[in-house]
Amino acid sequence: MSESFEQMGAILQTHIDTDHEFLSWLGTTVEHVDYGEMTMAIPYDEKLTNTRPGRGDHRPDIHGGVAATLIDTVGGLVFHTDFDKPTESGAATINLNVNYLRPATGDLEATATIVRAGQSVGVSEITVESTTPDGETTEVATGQGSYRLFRVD
Ligand SMILES: CC(C)(COP(=O)(O)OP(=O)(O)OC[C@H]1O[C@@H](n2cnc3c(N)ncnc32)[C@H](O)[C@@H]1OP(=O)(O)O)[C@@H](O)C(=O)NCCC(=O)NCCSC(=O)Cc1ccccc1
Repeated sequence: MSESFEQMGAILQTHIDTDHEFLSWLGTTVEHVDYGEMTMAIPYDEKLTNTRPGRGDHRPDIHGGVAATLIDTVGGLVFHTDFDKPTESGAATINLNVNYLRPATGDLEATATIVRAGQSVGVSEITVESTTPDGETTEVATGQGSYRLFRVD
């Protein structure tokens, strides 16, 4: 990871922690930034899970909206790696698609890659993995988003 992308990750993390009530409440972290790719994570928390009476001592799975939020967020923020002026430019979600592959019963980590970054519209693909406390990592969701890009050049 180059120094400027490392710095971008630190700036995004500060923005989340200090300015963004929802993402900071979810415990969202920026894990990795490089040109055209970004990884973000949300830790497992009971407050985010589906409670299903009669499931015995099964660890409850995380509500799908949390993975969708992570997909939406990292899928949009990844375009900052393509902006000439990343702090002044922005992205807004136009359309989002999520396929849930398996229940997520551990921490979520999503990696977005840019499929196409045009002048005003971008498309990204996102993969979400979940790691349980005993260290098992599985792919739990995939997504694709399209975003209106507000470039300041
Ligand atoms: C903007 C557009 C997609 C239409 O596009 P065009 O027909 O090309 O529109 P036009 O060029 O005429 O633009 C004018 C309008 O654009 C707006 N705007 C301007 N600058 C910015 C900016 N920097 N950021 C955002 N919006 C900006 C402003 O309202 C302005 O209206 P005004 O000039 O005040 O009258 C519209 O359908 C829309 O806003 N949809 C709702 C989208 C939505 O709410 N998605 C969910 C939220 S994203 C999320 O939660 C996840 C996430 C996290 C992190 C990162 C990424 C994602």
